[in-house]
Amino acid sequence: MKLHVFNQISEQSSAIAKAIAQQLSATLANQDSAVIAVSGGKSPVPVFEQLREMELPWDRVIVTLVDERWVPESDSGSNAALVRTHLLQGQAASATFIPMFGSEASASDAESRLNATFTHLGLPFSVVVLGMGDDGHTASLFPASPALDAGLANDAPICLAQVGAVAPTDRMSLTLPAINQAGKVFLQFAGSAKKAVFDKACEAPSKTWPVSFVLCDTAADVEVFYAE
Ligand SMILES: O=C1O[C@H](COP(=O)(O)O)[C@@H](O)[C@H](O)[C@H]1O
Repeated sequence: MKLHVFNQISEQSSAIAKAIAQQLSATLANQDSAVIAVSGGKSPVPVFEQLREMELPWDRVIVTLVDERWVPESDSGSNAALVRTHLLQGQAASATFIPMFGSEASASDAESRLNATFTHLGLPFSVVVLGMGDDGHTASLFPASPALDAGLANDAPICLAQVGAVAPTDRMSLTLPAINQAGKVFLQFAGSAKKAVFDKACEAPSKTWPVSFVLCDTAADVEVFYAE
């Protein structure tokens, strides 16, 4: 795991956007297409706004999500809406987007469709971009989730519903093995509260801080971008 430290969020965002573009470019030099899975929340917005202007063959890039709240895109909590608004613009408008939310009544009902779609795309994804909550969650792998063990299991499917993990909605999440086998895993966060969680999570894998299972996996290619 490599840690990059920045004084400003603008410097952090610009460094991650460049690192993502480099990884996509390297993948596309050897493959017809590259898959990037991105997170929601507030942190990725400045990264998306820089990344979308990078010179890449975006028509060969497939964008999907690391996780999603089980809400339609008209809901302010939709990660798909965030990606459409802030990433799939400018140069990146020609990328293909695979959202997680669909017509199913629940996240659990969508598992088979999404796992079939992701299996068809094929692992490993080229890039996975993670955030981290103050509670140590990453993707939608929350400490209190009843399906946390299933999401961390070595034989987990590519994605799993996380039901009852946090109010007010169920979630869909990539699982740990799908995340950790990516060509590159980028984790971004800012501020001293999250840094304290990160420091704890680096000590040993613990379900108290699910992000620890990414940070402590020595086989995963993880780069952390932290803004003070
Ligand atoms: O709920 C979520 O939060 C995390 C962290 O978001 P941030 O804005 O504090 O970075 C995010 O990584 C995840 O995708 C999202 O669903």
